[in-house]
Amino acid sequence: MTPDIVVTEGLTKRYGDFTALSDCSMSVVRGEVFGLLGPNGAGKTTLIRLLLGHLQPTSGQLSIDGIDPRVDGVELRKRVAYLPGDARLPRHMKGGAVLRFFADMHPSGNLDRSLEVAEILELNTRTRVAFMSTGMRQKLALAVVFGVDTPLLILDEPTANLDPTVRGNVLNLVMDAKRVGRTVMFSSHVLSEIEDTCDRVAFLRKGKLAHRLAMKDLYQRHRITALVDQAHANMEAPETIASRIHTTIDGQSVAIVTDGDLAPMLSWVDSLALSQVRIEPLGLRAVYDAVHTGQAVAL
Ligand SMILES: Nc1ncnc2c1ncn2[C@@H]1O[C@H](COP(=O)(O)OP(=O)(O)OP(=O)(O)O)[C@@H](O)[C@H]1O
Repeated sequence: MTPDIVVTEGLTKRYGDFTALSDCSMSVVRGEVFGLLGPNGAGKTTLIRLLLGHLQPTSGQLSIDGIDPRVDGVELRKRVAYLPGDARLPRHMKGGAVLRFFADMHPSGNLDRSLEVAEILELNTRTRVAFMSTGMRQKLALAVVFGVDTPLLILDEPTANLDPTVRGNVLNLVMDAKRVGRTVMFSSHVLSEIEDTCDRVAFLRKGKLAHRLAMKDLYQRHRITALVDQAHANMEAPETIASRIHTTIDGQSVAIVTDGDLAPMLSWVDSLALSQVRIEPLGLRAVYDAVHTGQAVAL
């Protein structure tokens, strides 16, 4: 078994003159939770649909658990459970019947598990799909997907249309899947969800893989903001930490972005004549905004 469950190499999708995904090379490691971020139209769904064989790439290579989706779609279905962004479910059926239908259809389907997930998500499975709200239909689709025992779960905006409590329950299901060794790849516009669950994140921008990030590295980054008390204060950092510090001064305000262990940096910060010092984790938001606006990510 290879360590990577998803591998793409130069994956490209064009629609006429328009390139929806350009030269995308990435991998998802077995057992991790992998986040896909990017503004509307960045190419996230295009990438996901290419991985599932729903779209044919214009060029490039891809493999899912060693399978090329273009070659063996049947085998691929055994390995991947997929939640589309716009799940279409049979409107005339009741929730419970939908769960039974999909559990019977999939080789790794498990009705009991689907019903359990429906209960966790507080879904009334006696309601007919046609009479369900958008959020209820999303819960039903999630109960279908989490009821299937595949090594890989690909979820396109799994928490869209859900209230905060249920969103939390969905994220718990993602972490449960990880705990039993499954791999989860999901797209979301909610940065806190990605921060809370993902091991690694890829940022797409205008069809290009703009940035990759391991969350454990992000946790090592902090932003220190303060006011400089002395005019023309010497803000030069000692050589031992200078390469892991990025300082910007705007009038009296100073912003220091740090990378790595904070402890040795604090004694330097303490030696500066600063007031109103605030230290906070850099957070995904800062990285997202930098990538979104096409800036280099500090450090
Ligand atoms: N069949 C198609 N023909 C032409 N262009 C398309 C087609 N499907 C998607 N696109 C374009 O490809 C780009 C990427 O779309 P995609 O759905 O992958 O974005 P996304 O990152 O998932 O966006 P969102 O966050 O809004 O769901 C968009 O500009 C979209 O208009």
